[in-house]
Amino acid sequence: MAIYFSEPSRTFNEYLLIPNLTTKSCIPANVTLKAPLVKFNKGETSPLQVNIPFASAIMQAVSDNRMAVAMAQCGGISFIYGSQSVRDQVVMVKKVKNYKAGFVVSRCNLTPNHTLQDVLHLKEKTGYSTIAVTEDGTSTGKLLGIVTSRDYRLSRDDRNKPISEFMTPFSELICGKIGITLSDANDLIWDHKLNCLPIIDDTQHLHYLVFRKDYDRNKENPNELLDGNKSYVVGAGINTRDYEERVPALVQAGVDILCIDSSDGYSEWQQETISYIRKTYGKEVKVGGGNVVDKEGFLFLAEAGADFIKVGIGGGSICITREQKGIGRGQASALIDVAAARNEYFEQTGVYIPICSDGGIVHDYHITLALAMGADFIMMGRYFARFDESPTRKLKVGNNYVKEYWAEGSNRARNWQRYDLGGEKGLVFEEGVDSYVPYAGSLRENLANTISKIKSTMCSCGSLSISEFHQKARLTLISSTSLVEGGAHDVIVKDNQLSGE
Ligand SMILES: NC(=O)C1=CN([C@@H]2O[C@H](COP(=O)(O)OP(=O)(O)OC[C@H]3O[C@@H](n4cnc5c(N)ncnc54)[C@H](O)[C@@H]3O)[C@@H](O)[C@H]2O)C=CC1
Ligand SMILES: O=c1[nH]c(=O)c2[nH+]cn([C@@H]3O[C@H](COP(=O)(O)O)[C@@H](O)[C@H]3O)c2[nH]1
Ligand SMILES: [K+]
Repeated sequence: MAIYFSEPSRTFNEYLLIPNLTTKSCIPANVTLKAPLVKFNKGETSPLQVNIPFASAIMQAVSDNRMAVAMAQCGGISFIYGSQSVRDQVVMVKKVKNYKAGFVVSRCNLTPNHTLQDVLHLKEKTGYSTIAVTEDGTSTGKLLGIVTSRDYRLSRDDRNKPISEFMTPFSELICGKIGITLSDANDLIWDHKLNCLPIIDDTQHLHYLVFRKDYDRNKENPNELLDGNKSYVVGAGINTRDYEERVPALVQAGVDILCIDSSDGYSEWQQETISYIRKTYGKEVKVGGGNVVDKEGFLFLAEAGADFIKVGIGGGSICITREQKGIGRGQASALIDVAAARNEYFEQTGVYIPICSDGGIVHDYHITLALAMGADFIMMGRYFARFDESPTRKLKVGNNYVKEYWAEGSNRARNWQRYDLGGEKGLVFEEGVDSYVPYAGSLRENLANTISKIKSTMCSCGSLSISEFHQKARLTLISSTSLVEGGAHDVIVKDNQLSGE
């Protein structure tokens, strides 16, 4: 006979936190949101951690290299979508790993034989006014000089004048040597009142330019998530089919962590995928599995060797899996169950496996609830899709700006296979929708707002860290009538300021 769960499937909306004692030292400035990404032994710390417990979803409409850089700058992590060819995904991972905060590869380059006219053309085309003059006109050629707007006078100078006659020649340039730290580069910039510092090697070849303004931006990212080489940390989604090809290519590109991307992680496909990674790379390559929604699924992936386990089936904003396939579980119930299994597993084995709550976050406080319920970090799609940094188009619909957001199980996302892998012609059925989300501005500003709410609630609950919050949080189920009490009620609200996030 079928087995019935005694409890109904519950969602975040059905829970609230009960405050604990807030001591005087329990202030938002003292709260840390650092969280483990991969498993670790009792008494040790996780070898890979995030500074804020946020991951952007493994989706075409959310996580490309641009989002990944922005996320790492804020202290979180992106998993670059796997629903693209191995080659394209590798290019994205490399772009993140090669992104040197503050060090930029010169975008405008000419040779000394080009003319003032060429300078003006390039400036017009790119919008940049600093031009590197190299022997071969490439961004890595031998550096012979620099041209900026201060080097010519349009009212007087002949447009056919060669650059060699008006550039600041190499002999008069202040340069940094490759390997210099950003802060030393900045000292040179200040000491010599420069706007731009070229970074060269022993053979005078150009590697980077450091601009005064970029250094300031770098200082704005105190939380940024860097690896041992000071490159941004980045993850990537993989699947249970082409892993023998995809995983080595991603590892070669320098990816920091992988995640098997599937609606259903309780499968021999995932076991085989993880086992391939362990056989090939031992513990060195980190891989998460999922998604699961109960203890059995968790234990299966824990035994298979997953470094973290992702929780959630059908709760995403664009998901129609529950309607299409009839599988899934309320996200809160799934998380509570898996967190209990994780804790039990930790007690029995001394191995702590982080869990990630994936999908279904509607309000900022849902993130806080997910953390309270035992999640180590939170994966979101809709939340991030709304920002400037997401890869999709921004459009005006009626009077509002929106951004496109489509599900990975939609025809739109799955189409890539038709062209790149020669896969099946079409989908039997779709498991997600193509949609718009309201445009919300920049990632940085929105995250700051969300984080301040989370920290404030954690203080109300007497917790200075996520692990303390896991121990101390007290939650209550709410009735449908108290749900009404929770919003503005029995008043006429003047505008809609109270109804949004
Ligand atoms: N979190 C969620 O609730 C959901 C997420 N999604 C997203 O949609 C995308 C597609 O998800 P899925 O359809 O679950 O993809 P999937 O590739 O994991 O599974 C699709 C089907 O292929 C089978 N399969 C997997 N590996 C195989 C192999 N090596 N050989 C033969 N058959 C194999 C699976 O059993 C399943 O029937 C993912 O990005 C996923 O995250 C889709 C639905 C729900
Ligand atoms: O049922 C589904 N059909 C789909 O086609 C689909 N695509 C993505 N996802 C999952 O949704 C998560 C993002 O959810 P949110 O937008 O709510 O943050 C993601 O992180 C995924 O887990 C899907 N679920
Ligand atoms: K299954």
